[in-house]
Amino acid sequence: MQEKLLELKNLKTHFQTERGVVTAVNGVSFTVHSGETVGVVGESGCGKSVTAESILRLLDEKSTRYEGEILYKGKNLLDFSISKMQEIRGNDISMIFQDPMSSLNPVYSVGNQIVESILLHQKCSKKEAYSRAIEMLRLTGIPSPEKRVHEYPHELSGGMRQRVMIAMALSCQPRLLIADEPTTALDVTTQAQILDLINELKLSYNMGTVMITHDLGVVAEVCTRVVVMYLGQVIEEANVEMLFKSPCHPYTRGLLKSIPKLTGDRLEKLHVIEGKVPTLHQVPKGCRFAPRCEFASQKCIEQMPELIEEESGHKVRCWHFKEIIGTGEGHYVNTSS
Ligand SMILES: Nc1ncnc2c1ncn2[C@@H]1O[C@H](COP(=O)(O)OP(=O)(O)OP(=O)(O)O)[C@@H](O)[C@H]1O
Repeated sequence: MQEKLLELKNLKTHFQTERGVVTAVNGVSFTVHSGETVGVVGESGCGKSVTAESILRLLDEKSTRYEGEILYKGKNLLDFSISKMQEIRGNDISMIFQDPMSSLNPVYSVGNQIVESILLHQKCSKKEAYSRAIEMLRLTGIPSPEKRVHEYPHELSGGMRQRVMIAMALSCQPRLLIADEPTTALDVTTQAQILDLINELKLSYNMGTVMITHDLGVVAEVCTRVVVMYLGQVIEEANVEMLFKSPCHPYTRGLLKSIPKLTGDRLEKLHVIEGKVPTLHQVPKGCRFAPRCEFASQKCIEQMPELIEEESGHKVRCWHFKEIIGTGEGHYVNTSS
């Protein structure tokens, strides 16, 4: 049985803004075990990054208020002091971001930055940290790491920089990795290599991973479970096979239909979910997706549906999902091939 590493329980993240308080994450719950990759998906503005940043409490403490629980190995991170949180970051839980340039310091060599991160979290000599930095660069597939360790971020390609970020994030062997769109800025070949790398490292360290992405291709590639978010809420959660084969929520079905599909030698016209995610100042009263949903009824407009467990491990937040599944459009992508 794999260890339960992270458990979000009814997490809410509120921001104080000039126009009042907004709630970017609204009652999110999910669990990550060791050795598991949980994908968090949704369009831009659904609250994926705020969820990720809330886990590590990276948001400005003055204008942010959290509710609920963020349990890491059973302890609520929201009760931790700032210095205790600093110990957790990088040591137990690491994060990688979409743009490595924003996290790497341009004036230090990549080796120096990895060494600093190791020395910050582990008791070892500078020499040992340096050897470990080279070993991590080698592990992440950087050729001639003994030479590259002296280079500066601008001397490396985008893919190499992302590998350096991963090397840095994993240098202290965290139990949990949070990856926020780690491959979005990369070309498809490099993207595939980085995803393979994250998969391999997850297996060798038995690490739990939260993969934030808007790309369902990435989900199919690396995730075991998927949490679909819409306007700050979880609207569906399932294991990856279930989600791709029998999506229940109209939003998830829309996202899956918008994956390009090749039928014979013809590329099918892409499905588009009409409208866009509203701002946090215009949250609908009932189901948040209702204004964009082709199946919405008066009940959807007036009452918010709860997230219910439709079958073991498959949760959905929709008043009409049973009728919608009954339309026979259940099977989207064959994940078994
Ligand atoms: N500091 C903040 N103050 C107020 N609102 C914020 C703040 N940070 C994020 N938001 C709002 O929270 C909502 C969720 O943002 P978030 O960045 O989590 O979305 P996302 O799903 O990760 O999208 P993307 O893929 O574009 O990053 C958005 O409406 C955003 O404008």
